[in-house]
Amino acid sequence: MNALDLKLQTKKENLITIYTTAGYPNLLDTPIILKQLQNNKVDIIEVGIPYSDPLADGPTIQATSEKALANGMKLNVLFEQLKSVKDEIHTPIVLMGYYNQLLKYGPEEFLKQCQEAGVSGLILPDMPFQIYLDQHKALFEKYDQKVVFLITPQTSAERVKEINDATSGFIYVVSNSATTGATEANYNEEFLTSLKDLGLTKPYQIGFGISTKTDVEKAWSYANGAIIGSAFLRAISDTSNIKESVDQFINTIK
Ligand SMILES: O=P(O)(O)OC[C@@H](O)[C@@H](O)c1c[nH]c2ccccc12
Repeated sequence: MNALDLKLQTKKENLITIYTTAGYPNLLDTPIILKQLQNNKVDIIEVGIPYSDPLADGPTIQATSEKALANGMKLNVLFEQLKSVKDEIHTPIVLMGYYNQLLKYGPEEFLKQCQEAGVSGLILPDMPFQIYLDQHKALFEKYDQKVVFLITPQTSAERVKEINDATSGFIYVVSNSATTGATEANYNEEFLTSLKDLGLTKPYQIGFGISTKTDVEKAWSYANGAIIGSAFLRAISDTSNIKESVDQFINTIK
């Protein structure tokens, strides 16, 4: 069974998802980070594929992306690294990338590699929703890849409903900020409160700007889980002991 499916079926609240940029801080760190996040009982790991033009990303993620690219991270390297730890990692892994990365690699080959590397699903924030339905959905299913779409305070109620129906993983609720990486959570309370009335039937997690335990608990009060990216990356950016830094960060938010 798909690891993400299994997780979402067995744990319905207080989920923690950690985002990490592949190949950061050093090319070979990602497998170590995955194992350490798993040791710390993180529920879901979002692995970002570094990209030269990360539109939705704030300064922290952009800087990690640039460093990772300079380190030599690319899709084939990432797939090999993931394959090398596939038997040890049971924590669901969701790849986050941009639509063009899937297109350039070739959608079918990309999805096939994801499955072979033990990946459970994909977040491609700029993949057009209708194009997914018309052109890619069948291939996602063929290779057992769940799809995660984002909703923001600007998403219309009608589109939210369509996204809820099309989502096979969880729904990514953007807390408010325009890009990732804010140092303070800036929750749009009205929007987050309204989530309960939107009739969502799929699990949903809140991300963007979450960096403390208080933020996490607040996200949990509105949704099934919290997603943390930039704060985690800042915590592992300048360390001589990556495992210890992962442990320390998770301790601060749990
Ligand atoms: O960094 P933050 O503010 O903690 O937010 C998570 C976010 O970085 C991560 O989920 C992510 C990285 N790149 C993205 C692009 C779009 C949406 C989400 C993301």
